[in-house]
Amino acid sequence: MSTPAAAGLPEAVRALAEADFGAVAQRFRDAGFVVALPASGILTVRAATPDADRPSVLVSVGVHGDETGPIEMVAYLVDALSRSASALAVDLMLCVGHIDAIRAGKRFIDADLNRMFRAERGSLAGTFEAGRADALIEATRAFFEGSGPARWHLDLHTAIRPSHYPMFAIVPELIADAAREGLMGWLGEAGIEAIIMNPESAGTYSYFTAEHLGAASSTVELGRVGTLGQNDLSQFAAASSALDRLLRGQPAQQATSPPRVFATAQSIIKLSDAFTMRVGRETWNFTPMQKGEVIAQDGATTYTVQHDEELVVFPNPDVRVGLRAGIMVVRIG
Ligand SMILES: O=C(O)CCC(=O)N[C@@H](CCC(=O)O)C(=O)O
Ligand SMILES: [Zn+2]
Repeated sequence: MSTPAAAGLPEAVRALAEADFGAVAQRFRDAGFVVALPASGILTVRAATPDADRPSVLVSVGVHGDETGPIEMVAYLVDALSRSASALAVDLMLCVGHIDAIRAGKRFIDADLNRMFRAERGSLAGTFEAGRADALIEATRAFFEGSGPARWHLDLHTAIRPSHYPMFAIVPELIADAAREGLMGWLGEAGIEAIIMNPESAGTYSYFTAEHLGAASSTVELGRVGTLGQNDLSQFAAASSALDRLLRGQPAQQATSPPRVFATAQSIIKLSDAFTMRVGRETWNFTPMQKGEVIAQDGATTYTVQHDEELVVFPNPDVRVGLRAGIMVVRIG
């Protein structure tokens, strides 16, 4: 049923935002694909004849309900692809992460879904989002297990605050070299300006698929949060054509300028309710800080800049205790 928020939206956007896959699913079915809806918000489209050489690609959007730009971008892309369905050259899983939060226009209802993709959930265990995370994990395992070795997961987000690099990505370090090279090439082609190498799980969806399901995964930040139906789609031109190219199995394009690469210097974890951050909530992502500057204080723990310069990303003192309140990065490439 259509929600008030969906009123007046173009049909393709309304359908994806409400995870109404009916028309798209039918077009792929008509073209001979095996189509399934393993859980609410999830569509899988597989070749009728299993083929270990065929890549498997998971595209997720709306894991945070107010990050609407990628929903619009993917809505148009998948709608168009389904109209020439036989061009699909991969096994595809399309996932609308948090339908309730999208409907509410909020990042989450109770707690951050993108911290629940791990066995140990602590205080997040009893939250509204925990059951949704379980459903996503089960469907994602089923999709990748038994598929060939070429596995991709692009988890499309947008950032809360402005960024010196509006298009950036977080890539788990543990992805095997060859797959990581392909992924980073794709990110460049998609117009990503900066890549952060992440050495540890914060419970995110993309780290989960990389660590447990062998996918070349990335959280991709495409601009900033916005209202569904009002995003400037021109900013997604490169990302959209790179994704379209990937799904159609067309040759990779060279990035016009390769992304800068950053290592994670330290993760800032909120240890208690005494946590305070010295950087303001509106601090832009990738704002530089100098050696010795205090980043945050938490009781007896003081987080300070360790390298000559570290850049702050995702500073957010409002997260729950136990969760990441920011990342400090250093440029390595
Ligand atoms: O802008 C922000 O503070 C958050 C934007 C966002 O949702 N980012 C992801 C990054 C996930 C990762 O580290 O791979 C998140 O915080 O969940
Ligand atoms: Zn997000």
